[in-house]
Amino acid sequence: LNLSRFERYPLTFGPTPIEFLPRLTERLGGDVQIYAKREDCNSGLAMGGNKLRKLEYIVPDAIASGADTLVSIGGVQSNHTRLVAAVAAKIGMKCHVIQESWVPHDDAVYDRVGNILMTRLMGANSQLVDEGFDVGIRDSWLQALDEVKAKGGKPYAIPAGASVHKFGGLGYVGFAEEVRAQEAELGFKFDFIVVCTVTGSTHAGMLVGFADDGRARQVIGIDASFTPRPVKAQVLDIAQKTSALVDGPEIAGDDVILMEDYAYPAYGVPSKETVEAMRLAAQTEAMITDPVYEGKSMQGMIDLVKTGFFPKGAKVLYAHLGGAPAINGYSYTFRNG
Ligand SMILES: Cc1ncc(COP(=O)(O)O)c(CNC2(C(=O)O)CC2)c1O
Repeated sequence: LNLSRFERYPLTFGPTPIEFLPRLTERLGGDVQIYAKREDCNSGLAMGGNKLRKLEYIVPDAIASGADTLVSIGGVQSNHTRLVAAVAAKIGMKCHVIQESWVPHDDAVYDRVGNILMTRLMGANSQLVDEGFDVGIRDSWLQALDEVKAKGGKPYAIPAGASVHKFGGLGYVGFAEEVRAQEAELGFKFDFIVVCTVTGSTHAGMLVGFADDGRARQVIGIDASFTPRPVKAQVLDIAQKTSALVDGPEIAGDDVILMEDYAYPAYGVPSKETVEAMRLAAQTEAMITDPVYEGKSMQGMIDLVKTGFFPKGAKVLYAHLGGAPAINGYSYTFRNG
């Protein structure tokens, strides 16, 4: 895949570690070997996460455009807007982020802790807008672009999750190439990769990257949006466009494997099973997941082991994409541990 034709601005420490999870593996019966790739530990920028791997391919374009302000959007506890604010601080740009009321969740401190606290601490203009969840292009974001211009600034537009951006899928093509290199050292290949899917370019990039050695359908997306239909279409669209950029293989609709049964009761609202999955990962491996994203992909992976989706002896790579800061907005959920 011709990824090297695209400039990458280093925002991460380099290849993220892959670790075997022996106690979680054992607790799930020991037949399926569970490993994790720690994208949540990928950088010193504001506690890291998957968006930085995407932004490494977007920052060169932002700099080349002569912009002075990064403009993006997310929910109140968005990890993405925290990392856009981090990148702006790191490269010396201003930042204006819209934080919409995507999550029907009330907690006394929800709009003051975790991600939004760090976003504010890093000097971003974080604007709360009372609009509901949708992975599509939002008016509030378009208005923010105009507002920056009206004040004489030069905005650079980064859509939600940096997903529908022309270079939004490249980072996770690189992830697949990195995994292949690590598999060569490990002496085996993973049978499945489990990833949380919301705006879709993490899954889409992996899809293109793993399609290169025939493993497109081994990428198992766990929907956390609770709007799987538009998300599945968005993953396919991003994957097809990204594959064209890197002279990759054809990507068909059937290549998008998206499990739709774990996002309930709503985007950003954990179910009893989500909370149980978070506790299991925390208590067997001290691996912290969150109620919005990784808690649901962990819940999905656990269920897929229990229901026999993964054959005996399978090696499963869990992509931990970050998200822990948001747990501070769910303190009431965990008041009893
Ligand atoms: C920790 C974590 N894990 C998985 C995902 C899903 O990634 P995609 O959006 O690329 O599908 C996010 C995204 N978060 C969004 C955000 O605003 O934080 C883009 C939705 C994430 O933050």
